Amino acid sequence: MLNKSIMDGDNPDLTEERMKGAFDTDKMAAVIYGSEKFAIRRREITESISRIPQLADSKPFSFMTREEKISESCRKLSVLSEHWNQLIDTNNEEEALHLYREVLGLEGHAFSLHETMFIPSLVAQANDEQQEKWLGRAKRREIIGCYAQTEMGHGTNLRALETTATYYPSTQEFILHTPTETALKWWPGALGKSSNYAVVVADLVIRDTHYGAHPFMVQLRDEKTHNPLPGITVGDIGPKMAFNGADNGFLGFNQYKLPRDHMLMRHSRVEENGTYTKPPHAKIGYSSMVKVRSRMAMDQGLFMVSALVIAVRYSAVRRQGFLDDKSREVKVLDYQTQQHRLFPSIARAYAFIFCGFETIQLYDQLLIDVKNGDTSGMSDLHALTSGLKSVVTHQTGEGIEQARMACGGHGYSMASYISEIYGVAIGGCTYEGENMVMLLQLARYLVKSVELVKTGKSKELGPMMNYLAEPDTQIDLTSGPEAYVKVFQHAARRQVWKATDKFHQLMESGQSRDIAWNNSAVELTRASRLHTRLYIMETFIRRVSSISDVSIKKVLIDLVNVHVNYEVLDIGTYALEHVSSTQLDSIRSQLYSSLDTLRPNAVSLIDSFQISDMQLRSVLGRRDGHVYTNLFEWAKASPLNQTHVLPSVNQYLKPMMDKAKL
Ligand SMILES: CCCCC/C=C\C/C=C\C/C=C\C/C=C\C/C=C\CCCCC(=O)SCCNC(=O)CCNC(=O)[C@H](O)C(C)(C)COP(=O)(O)OP(=O)(O)OC[C@H]1O[C@@H](n2cnc3c(N)ncnc32)[C@H](O)[C@@H]1OP(=O)(O)O
Ligand SMILES: Cc1cc2nc3c(=O)[nH]c(=O)nc-3n(C[C@H](O)[C@H](O)[C@H](O)COP(=O)(O)OP(=O)(O)OC[C@H]3O[C@@H](n4cnc5c(N)ncnc54)[C@H](O)[C@@H]3O)c2cc1C
Repeated sequence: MLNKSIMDGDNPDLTEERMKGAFDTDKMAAVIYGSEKFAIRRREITESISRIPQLADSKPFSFMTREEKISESCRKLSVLSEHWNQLIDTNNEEEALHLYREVLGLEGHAFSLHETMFIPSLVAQANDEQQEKWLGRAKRREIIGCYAQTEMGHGTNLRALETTATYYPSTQEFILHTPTETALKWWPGALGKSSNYAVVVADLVIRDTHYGAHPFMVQLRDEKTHNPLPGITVGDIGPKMAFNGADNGFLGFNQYKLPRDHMLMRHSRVEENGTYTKPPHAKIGYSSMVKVRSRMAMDQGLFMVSALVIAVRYSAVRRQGFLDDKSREVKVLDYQTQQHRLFPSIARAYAFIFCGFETIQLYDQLLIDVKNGDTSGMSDLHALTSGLKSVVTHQTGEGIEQARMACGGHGYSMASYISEIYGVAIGGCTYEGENMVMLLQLARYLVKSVELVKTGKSKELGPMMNYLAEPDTQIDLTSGPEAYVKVFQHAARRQVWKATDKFHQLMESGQSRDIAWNNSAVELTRASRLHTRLYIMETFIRRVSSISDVSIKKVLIDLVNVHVNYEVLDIGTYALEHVSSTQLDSIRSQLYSSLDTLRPNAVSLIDSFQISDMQLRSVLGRRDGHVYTNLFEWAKASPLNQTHVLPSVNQYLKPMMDKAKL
């Protein structure tokens, strides 16, 4: 069986789609998840979870209040604590993330930041003695931690953080203090009610000198009572657009004393007498952010996939309207507009995940290099992940919203669950650096690269920047996907140079560097987007080229074709400077035929992600495809339907109507 999702009793329309698939979905899962071993482990973990009934949702998330969501996730975490070792290799981050996604979903929980930022901060920033003291406890989950950096008044501009950590050699202590309301830490996930420790980022002050943002390990709550310690004000910031299973919080310090060895001292140090040793790279303290950014292409790709699993399966069972055959309505997936809405996003999701694998590996390597004293790779990875997180989160948001609309009215219902996926995913445009700001970080690197070329130092260009020094050449669009890469290279190069020239000219005209930068900023962000999209396209093609299995490679080439045609058309205004409008018309025709070619494999391509019904939490997107029965059952379970007459009818509507009758 090529599509391993085929089951007796499933909706025949979905079974028909799965029969059409031309490749083995288990083999595709191995490509998606980086190895056959991990793809198998994912399935095993999912299977093991299903054998522990206490790990099942006690009711649909959509019917839970915020308090119920928080309580439910804590309940499951306590059940999980009995089963960690039996379910996963606890040293394997990907296995742990899969387990969290399955059991806890995407709406957040008490450990949301513990694994993703608290432990990574200790790993990257704590010295050996500090790791000895805290890392084991954190890994065993004896303590719960979060990452408290953003303040009410400042998230982006870390140099303006107001929370101070002032060192006093006389007592060998820091005093943490929140001098104003705007200095309150505001937003950190799992801070409000769950965490008893935090890595707090504060401005280090020694003898009136401000050394800027540094990380500190801070105990927030009593380990026995969980009450906030004296000098600490902590709480939940209230409901959000989504992610309401998490207690994003606020935190204030009132002259809170912290022993000297609680500053994380792997890279910078404060000696007993107050002597400060600066880190080997000024931004080394920002590593936890780079770690999360390096994960985001993968995580956002998976968010988009979840929405696409729902929309593609639904589109294969939803019948509406007619094409040739007037005796039976067609599956809406057969409409070209539906394919155009969904298939380019499938391609992007695959591309994002392949990019994610690369950046996760780059971060892991960087961590090793930095431990060995080599910080030379930091700027490259910072630039790459700044651009990537921005493009990927934005396009994921677009893709999920299109998936919702592709499900018509039912997409708008919480039964689809797409609105929650959207709400959580779209947060990525803001967290880990607001997208515009991060595009501008990449732009700094691009401008510097052009300056290297201009001054005859092209040999010093960083990885992936060589194309900036190359001349424009003729593009032969019949030569395959590489020709489309060339179009992107031309467009990105032109835009990067144009934005840099504008910036330089404004400075030459007398504007200060910062004002000239601001007046070039829109052009600079466009340059960053094009550069990043070029990287995504190149990575996608490179990864597909490396595949040896013929049937897998064939369908992925079909997907690459959808991608390259769609992407070039999507940057039409830039591409037009390098290809003619007649060539664009021919790309358009190729896009439509590539959608046709992909159509029979659409369901298998999204089934290959092997996202379980439990993880998907969508009534509309369930594997069995019995959409209408499932939808009706779900609606009947709504709390509003547990009684025929609501108290509010008796209290308000009925008296109102009765009065009107008099
Ligand atoms: C994503 C997590 C997924 C987890 C998955 C877990 C489970 C899966 C299950 C389900 C999923 C469920 C839910 C997921 C949903 C919710 C999310 C959960 C967690 C979210 C976590 C969010 C946490 C946060 O947001 S933490 C706070 C983040 N804050 C920021 O990012 C602040 C942004 N600001 C900055 O980074 C900096 O201020 C700055 C903009 C970079 C500027 O810094 P500054 O010091 O002012 O420097 P300047 O601009 O002057 O540049 C000088 C120089 O330095 C270079 N530089 C800057 N940064 C770096 C760096 N990091 N490395 C190297 N070099 C750097 C810069 O380029 C300049 O160089 P040059 O002078 O031009 O050469
Ligand atoms: C779901 C979620 C989870 C979060 N989790 C955490 C967490 O665990 N820990 C934590 O510490 N923080 C967390 N945050 C906070 C988050 O990191 C910040 O909100 C984020 O970095 C953006 O900063 P800001 O809110 O200050 O935005 P602002 O910087 O105020 O952005 C407002 C606008 O100003 C623009 N802008 C700002 N500066 C510039 C500039 N220099 N150039 C051009 N435009 C600019 C932005 O582009 C944006 O349009 C979380 C946020 C969210 C939404």
